[in-house]
Amino acid sequence: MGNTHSRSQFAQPALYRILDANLDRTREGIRVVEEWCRFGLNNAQLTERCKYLRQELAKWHTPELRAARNTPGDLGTELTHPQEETRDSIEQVLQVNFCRIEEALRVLEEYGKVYSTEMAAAVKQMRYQVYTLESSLMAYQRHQKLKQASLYLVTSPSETLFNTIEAALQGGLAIVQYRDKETDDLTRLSNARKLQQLCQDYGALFIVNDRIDLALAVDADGVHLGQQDMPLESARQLLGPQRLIGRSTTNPSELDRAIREGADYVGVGPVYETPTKEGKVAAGVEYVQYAAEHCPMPWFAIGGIDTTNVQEVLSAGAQRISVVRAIMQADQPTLATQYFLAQLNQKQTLRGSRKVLSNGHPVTEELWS
Ligand SMILES: Cc1ncc(COP(=O)(O)OP(=O)(O)O)c(N)n1
Ligand SMILES: Cc1ncsc1CCOP(=O)(O)O
Ligand SMILES: [Mg+2]
Repeated sequence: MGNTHSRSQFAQPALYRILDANLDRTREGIRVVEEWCRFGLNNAQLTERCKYLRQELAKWHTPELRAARNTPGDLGTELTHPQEETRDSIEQVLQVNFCRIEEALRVLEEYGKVYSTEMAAAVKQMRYQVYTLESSLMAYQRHQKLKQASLYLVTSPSETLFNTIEAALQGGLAIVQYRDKETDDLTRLSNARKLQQLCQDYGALFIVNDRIDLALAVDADGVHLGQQDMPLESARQLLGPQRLIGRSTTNPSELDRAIREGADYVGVGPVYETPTKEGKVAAGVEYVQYAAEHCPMPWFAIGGIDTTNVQEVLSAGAQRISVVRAIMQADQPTLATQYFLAQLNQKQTLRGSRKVLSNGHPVTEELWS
């Protein structure tokens, strides 16, 4: 390397071994992430970004460094931690590997300063590129899950909160929103943490109602904001681009604004009057029809929806619904969830053959994707 410095005979082999081991570690970690981007997400852009990073790194992995390898004499190959032997989910595999890549890049940067300042500078840039890749990947995963979700449960305070949510998750629920206007912040924080973990275990999205601080504190997937809550622009600044922001809308002009402001999804309703939002005027199925014709991103019909009227909401054009009481107060939340999902899936299957709207325009959400 160009600007190598004089080193003691003792230090040089160790330095080369550290660099060799961490170049390997980084490339292996990137490969793990790359395989998911390629085979799991089928995403050419993310796959290319991983491949580019691996190739950039390979340029620094010179024969000189490889020659220093001494695997039989490396104590580290024997050391494993029980936590390394199991992973709960793909998300965890990705998280662990991003950590590994970022750590190894930091080691390369620090020891690289002794070996080659160009190398240290290059791996520093790569570390920032990996942070960006991690954010993009997380954002992509969240948007994919959102697009695939058709049933969204908004919680209400309940003695059996966790059992009810877990039962609904077992029924196939894909999004949970923690909504609690009654308790203190300590309880909210503790509930939100438990729900976040539960959702992660089941691969579901976890959203916090109203509170950006709480969403950030528990590493939620996003936040849901009403018309009286934080403006979207400020929320985006606080949450960053990788988390989801949902907005409530009750009429076409609120919907148009939410689209312009870049909400990731919207609530459409209340479709019917509901005791869950006492005194709120119903927007009616006409507004559901309007959303079906005009909303380019995922939207959830909400408000007073239950097993008796869900068909009417679907007939008005909804492909996704959100409920509180119909699951929170169900005797069997798993069955209630499965019932709604079956109705929604049946609708999706029927819709498969109809690629244009009644006005002749293509289905808007397909244009969005
Ligand atoms: C999915 C979804 N849609 C609408 C709402 C209502 O939000 P908001 O208008 O802020 O009212 P509160 O829920 O805060 O009382 C929602 N929470 N979720
Ligand atoms: C939070 C919210 N926003 C619009 S309607 C509603 C409550 C829906 O509750 P339910 O499903 O019990 O009618
Ligand atoms: Mg609100």
